[in-house]
Amino acid sequence: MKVSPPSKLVIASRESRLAMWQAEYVKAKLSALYPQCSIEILGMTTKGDQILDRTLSKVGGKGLFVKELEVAMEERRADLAVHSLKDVPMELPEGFVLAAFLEREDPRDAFVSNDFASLDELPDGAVVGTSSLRRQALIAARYPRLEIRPLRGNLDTRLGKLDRGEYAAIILAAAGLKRLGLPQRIRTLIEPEQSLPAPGQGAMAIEVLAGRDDLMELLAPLNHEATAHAVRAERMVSRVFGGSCQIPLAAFATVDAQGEMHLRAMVGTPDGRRMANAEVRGNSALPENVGRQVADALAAKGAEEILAACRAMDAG
Ligand SMILES: NCc1[nH]cc(CCC(=O)O)c1CC(=O)O
Repeated sequence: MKVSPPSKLVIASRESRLAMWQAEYVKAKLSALYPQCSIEILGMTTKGDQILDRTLSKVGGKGLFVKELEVAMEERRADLAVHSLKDVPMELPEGFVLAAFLEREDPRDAFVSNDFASLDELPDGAVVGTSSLRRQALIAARYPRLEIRPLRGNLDTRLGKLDRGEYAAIILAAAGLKRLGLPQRIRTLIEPEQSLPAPGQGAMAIEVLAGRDDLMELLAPLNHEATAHAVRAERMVSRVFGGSCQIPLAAFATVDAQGEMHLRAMVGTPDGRRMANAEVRGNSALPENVGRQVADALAAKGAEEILAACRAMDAG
């Protein structure tokens, strides 16, 4: 079956500069595929954008970045929503699906600073900004001499705080900086061996209402298969361990030309004192299986105990 594109499609997006860049990117791809179709972007503010004074994991987690966009789709004010996959909850609300995963940008974390070239060069007690529990745990484990402080807000807000001297350095996803034309802000790219990325980092996803088979078909050409397989495996690891952003968890998969997947994952305590790492190679066509295998390997290395320790810290 071949559906013909509608005369108009509306993309729901958050209004941050990165979100808008991503929505424009999808709009350009769709315009090239379907030149007769007029494509609009509906920008909106989400709770996640508004609440800047509290750590997200404490006020409701990732869903706060996507809810308003989903309501727009339910009310048929929008047809699709473009997200940074990293911000999409592991379990979507009933009635929504991810229709396509776009080819991943650089998945690495970036060290950003005006005065220092790398984490190694920071002096004792230097303040590093990040609100990601994963980055916090990884830095605390390797650099106990550094002080980590929370850093929220969109990319421009975070860079502004760095420039005003509130931090000696901050850690950001390389993908966002590259997309916004700010690659010169990256002082050092941190390799996965040092800072294993978050599930989905660097990838964009398109969400639609589950019944919209027409859109599934129209969006299929935007799906990048190797990315889709990698992120499905990564997200499975997170799902097994509760799917929230309240635990330091990393999962990063690559797929080689032969279709073999290499998935690495980590869970730890926020203070970085306890960590479990595991890696598995498997068939990229069965990403959820590879994800479960890594989760099993993490469990065998004491992941459950680590998670229990995290929960105890959270409660305290
Ligand atoms: N949590 C916020 C967020 N969601 C996606 C990105 C960057 C782009 C991406 O990973 O696709 C960022 C900023 C960051 O982590 O520095």
